[in-house]
Amino acid sequence: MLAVHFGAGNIGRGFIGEILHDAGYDISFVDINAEMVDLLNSKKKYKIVFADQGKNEQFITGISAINSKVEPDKVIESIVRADLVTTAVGPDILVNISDLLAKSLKRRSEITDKPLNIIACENMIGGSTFLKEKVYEKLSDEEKTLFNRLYAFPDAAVDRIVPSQINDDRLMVEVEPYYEWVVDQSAIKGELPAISGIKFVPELAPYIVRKLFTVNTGHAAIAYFGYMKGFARIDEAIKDKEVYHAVSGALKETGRVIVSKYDFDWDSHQDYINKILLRFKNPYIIDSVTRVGRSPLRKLGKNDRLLGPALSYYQLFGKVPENLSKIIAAVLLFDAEDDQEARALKHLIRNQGVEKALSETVELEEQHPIIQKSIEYYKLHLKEKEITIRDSSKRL
Ligand SMILES: NC(=O)c1ccc[n+]([C@@H]2O[C@H](COP(=O)([O-])OP(=O)(O)OC[C@H]3O[C@@H](n4cnc5c(N)ncnc54)[C@H](O)[C@@H]3O)[C@@H](O)[C@H]2O)c1
Ligand SMILES: O=P(O)(O)OC[C@@H](O)[C@@H](O)[C@H](O)[C@H](O)CO
Repeated sequence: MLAVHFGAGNIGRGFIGEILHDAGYDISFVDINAEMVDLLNSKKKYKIVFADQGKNEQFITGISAINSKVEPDKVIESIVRADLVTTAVGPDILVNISDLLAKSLKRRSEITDKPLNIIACENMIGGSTFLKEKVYEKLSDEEKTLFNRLYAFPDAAVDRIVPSQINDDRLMVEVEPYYEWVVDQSAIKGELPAISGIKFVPELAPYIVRKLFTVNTGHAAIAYFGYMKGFARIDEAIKDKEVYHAVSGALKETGRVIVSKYDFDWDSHQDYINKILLRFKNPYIIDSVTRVGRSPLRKLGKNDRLLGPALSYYQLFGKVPENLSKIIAAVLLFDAEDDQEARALKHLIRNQGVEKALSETVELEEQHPIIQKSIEYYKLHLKEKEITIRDSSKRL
């Protein structure tokens, strides 16, 4: 069996690769990183290390890689033969792979009638559906009908913390042992893939919303609050009382939304939160606040981990969520130099003023109570930051 996987990065190698390998698939990774592609092709295997006391290792074999910039025809040829296609490239990159995917699927339909599932494993609600929309923009009506018969884009939720890797062995990936990969079974075409690491469910929404609005909201809270307070690492930032308070407060707010909207009871959801807080504290995972806070404009999206639950909270309970607003305010102070979106956000705030910058980014009017509350906290954060800088310069 062959799986074609777009994105040989942290999650691609450190999670999807492991699960597909264990299910007996050969994996053809597609990436634009020439060094990664060459290394995968020359070594033909890579190592996963599980970040806990045992530091167990596993080798992933049966792999090859294609540079889609250099050899797009090879990607097409692989997708023609594939039994499964997956992606982990980042939500904003899905559009970039949609053209080659559309060409590959068109070519495949000329050769075989075998159905194919394409699963986007990205941190977003409706990732595969979004990829399908981008692919379908390239099709005639006739091709759309054909694709509807042959291909499916089941949505998915993926959960495993894989930090940025700084290893001498460039292929090795250190990952937390925990994982969860949930896929919408109702959308699968053909036989259900025999992959024991995937949990197939009749309805995905509760799972992706619970994951994004708990794991990723909590993570974002630590990253932005931690960055604001001068921490570099997630496990260190969460030890700070104020950061912990912001995270646990935010997860209470998102928890109220999740329990109200879906069939989870409060106690079992609290257990889920507690397990996640323990994962954030894992001392064997060295994860930076800048990786977790990366792409702040994406994270301020209306359906993403901060505004998504904040808007639902406001609609459901008629109140502004204080903790989520505090975190939204902290995002506005995230000015990591290497992050293109952080630079763009800073530029926007400088040119337009913070109210307008936030209201345009999140597509809500400036008078919206969530915007107003977040700006109030932004001003408070700014004051506290100034005090910290003044105090630390006194110490120097
Ligand atoms: N790292 C985690 O802890 C984690 C956990 C769950 C989900 N995710 C999600 O997985 C996705 C990937 O995250 P990551 O941490 O692995 O990022 P990453 O940057 O490590 O990996 C992304 C890979 O995609 C490649 N890429 C970029 N453009 C491409 C293109 N046009 N075609 C093919 N490949 C391309 C990059 O070269 C890189 O190797 C994101 O949506 C992220 O939210 C990450
Ligand atoms: O990948 P992002 O940028 O959407 O979010 C950063 C982290 O929160 C994320 O990668 C988590 O580590 C992951 O989602 C855990 O499952």
